[in-house]
Amino acid sequence: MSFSTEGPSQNIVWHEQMITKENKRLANNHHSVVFYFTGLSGSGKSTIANLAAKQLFEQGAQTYVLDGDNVRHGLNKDLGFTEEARQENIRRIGEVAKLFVDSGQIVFTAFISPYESDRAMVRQLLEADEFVEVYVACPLTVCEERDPKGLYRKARSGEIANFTGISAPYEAPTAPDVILQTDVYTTEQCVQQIFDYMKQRNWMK
Ligand SMILES: Nc1ncnc2c1ncn2[C@@H]1O[C@H](COP(=O)(O)OS(=O)(=O)O)[C@@H](OP(=O)(O)O)[C@H]1O
Ligand SMILES: Nc1ncnc2c1ncn2[C@@H]1O[C@H](COP(=O)(O)OP(=O)(O)O)[C@@H](O)[C@H]1O
Repeated sequence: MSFSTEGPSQNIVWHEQMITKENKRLANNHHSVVFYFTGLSGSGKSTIANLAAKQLFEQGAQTYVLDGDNVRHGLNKDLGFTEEARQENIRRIGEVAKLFVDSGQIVFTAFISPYESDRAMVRQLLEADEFVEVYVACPLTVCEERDPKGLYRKARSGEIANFTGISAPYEAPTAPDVILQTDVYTTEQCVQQIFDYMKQRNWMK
């Protein structure tokens, strides 16, 4: 997937910004980091990400939610759901998330991100203390029962191809930093687990 007939950009020089990431973290009075949610459609990524971001925002933190459905309405509206398109989707998201971290924000990403290699690529883009992989774990049967957007029904009837969990793979994380079992714990309990993790890392008072 290439958008240039001349190959990669050349003659470009990195400019250091006058206001550094550290300056912004000090001004915000908190660390900046990506909570990288991954999980099946309907597992609860958006619900938990939005609630966690809202509660942090109410405490004065700078937060942003990058959500699969929303980003695919704009920046990534040219991408579908083949393995290659998902890879490009995640590559762009990783770069955008990195910019948000640079801007001092606590970012919650809510993408299915089904491939381990793509998640590893995003981890590589960031510093070790800027990427937290959050596995939003929920059995396919429960996600399918929830079916909040009616997509599983469409996938089962063949109306949607390459649907994760039905006709496309989901590679569960092998060593996530946090596991949220949304079929066992409530949304509030899952959000609390994120906050407990932040406290443990000294990122939250
Ligand atoms: N074929 C197929 N497979 C999976 N999901 C599909 C598909 N077609 C549309 N949708 C809707 O798109 C949302 C997933 O987009 P993502 O950008 O998160 O996907 S990925 O990370 O590139 O795999 C996903 O959102 P969530 O339900 O919030 O996960 C769906 O609403
Ligand atoms: N513990 C939980 N955490 C998150 N969502 C839950 C939980 N229990 C039930 N749900 C419900 O599951 C659905 C998850 O949908 P959504 O957040 O859009 O998932 P995703 O973003 O992973 O596709 C919502 O209808 C939500 O109310």
